[in-house]
Amino acid sequence: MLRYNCCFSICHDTAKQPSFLSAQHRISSNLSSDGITLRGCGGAGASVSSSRLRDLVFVVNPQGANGRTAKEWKKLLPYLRSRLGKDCNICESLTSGPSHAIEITREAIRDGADAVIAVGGDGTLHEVVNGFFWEGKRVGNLNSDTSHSAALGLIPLGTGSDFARTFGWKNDPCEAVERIARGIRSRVDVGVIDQEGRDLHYFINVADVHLSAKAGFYASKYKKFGKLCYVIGALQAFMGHHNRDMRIRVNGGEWEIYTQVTALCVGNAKYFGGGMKITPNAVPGNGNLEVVVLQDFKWYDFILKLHKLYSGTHLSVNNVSSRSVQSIEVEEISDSGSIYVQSDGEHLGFLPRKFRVLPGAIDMIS
Ligand SMILES: Nc1ncnc2c1ncn2[C@@H]1O[C@H](COP(=O)(O)OP(=O)(O)OP(=O)(O)O)[C@@H](O)[C@H]1O
Repeated sequence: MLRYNCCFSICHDTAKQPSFLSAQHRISSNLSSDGITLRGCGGAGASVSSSRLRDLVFVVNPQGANGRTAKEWKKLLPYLRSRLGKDCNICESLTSGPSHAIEITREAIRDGADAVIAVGGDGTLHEVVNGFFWEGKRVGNLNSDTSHSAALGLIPLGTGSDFARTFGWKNDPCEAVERIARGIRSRVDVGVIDQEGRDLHYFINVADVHLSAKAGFYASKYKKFGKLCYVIGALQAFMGHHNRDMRIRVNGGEWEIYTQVTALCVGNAKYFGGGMKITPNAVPGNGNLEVVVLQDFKWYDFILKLHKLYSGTHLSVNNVSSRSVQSIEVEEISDSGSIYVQSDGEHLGFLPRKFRVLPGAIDMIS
């Protein structure tokens, strides 16, 4: 039973009719000719061989950016319809609350969507990415062979929209529609969080441990203040903060002690916290994660070095180290139980044992 409202144009291929054709209303009414054509959406030079219109599912978080996402989406729809409707079936699905985007995405991929496009911020993107997986495996199209794989897309309309910054994408929805129209796919890596006894958890941007994660946790409570939420979150996080001794193990090697860790950040992409270039060497498609560890930072260090964190030049600062890894295991030595952890801004509530990379796990419309 689908738990989302989907607006979808009629699919030409009745044998593969997606179940979200039980749509309540429709954005695009274009019908496929069933002819073989070479096109990306919009026909702008993509080399996709297809006998049908592409099925695009837009997963929209109406509460993103304190409600701005819903307003921007409403304004964008006529343009989106005119730009993409000729070549694509367009399905709109609004999320009803946290984690709903995961379910929508899984359902859409199983039903044969060619692309699932997150419309909102990094939290929405994070949920859509998690929807690409189920029980440790990529979700597949139930009606098709394994060669058909859904792509991930993004219309960045969040408060921070940090993932988009790595690609130089702005919070400009029209620019994003053009990207989708071009339909060019590139493989991106995905980070995996492994914890015994729990489901695998995926991240596409940055996962981080301790002070930065605590700041992110508090920032999420002040999104109504826009980007100022990160400043408020950071100030609140400093209260009662203590650096902690940790043990880490990279790529299954020897355990190493890292004393007085302030924050440990595992980047698949470069930015978090509303534009802080925390893992400046991370490249989402290079098969590695960048781990940056800040040790023994005091509150005044952040004030003095903040500009370096934003510009990504902090790696030369004392007590900051960076390494490129395929996997990293982390343990707190004293086990204070007070460590915050977030994954693309989602608060995890436990310190996972292991972070690792899944190289080229998803095709991204870029
Ligand atoms: N209908 C909804 N009502 C309330 N919360 C929602 C709803 N749909 C999704 N969410 C939650 O809202 C969270 C934040 O959304 P999103 O990331 O899109 O916006 P943002 O926080 O403003 O942007 P950013 O993460 O880039 O700073 C998501 O993690 C998701 O769990």
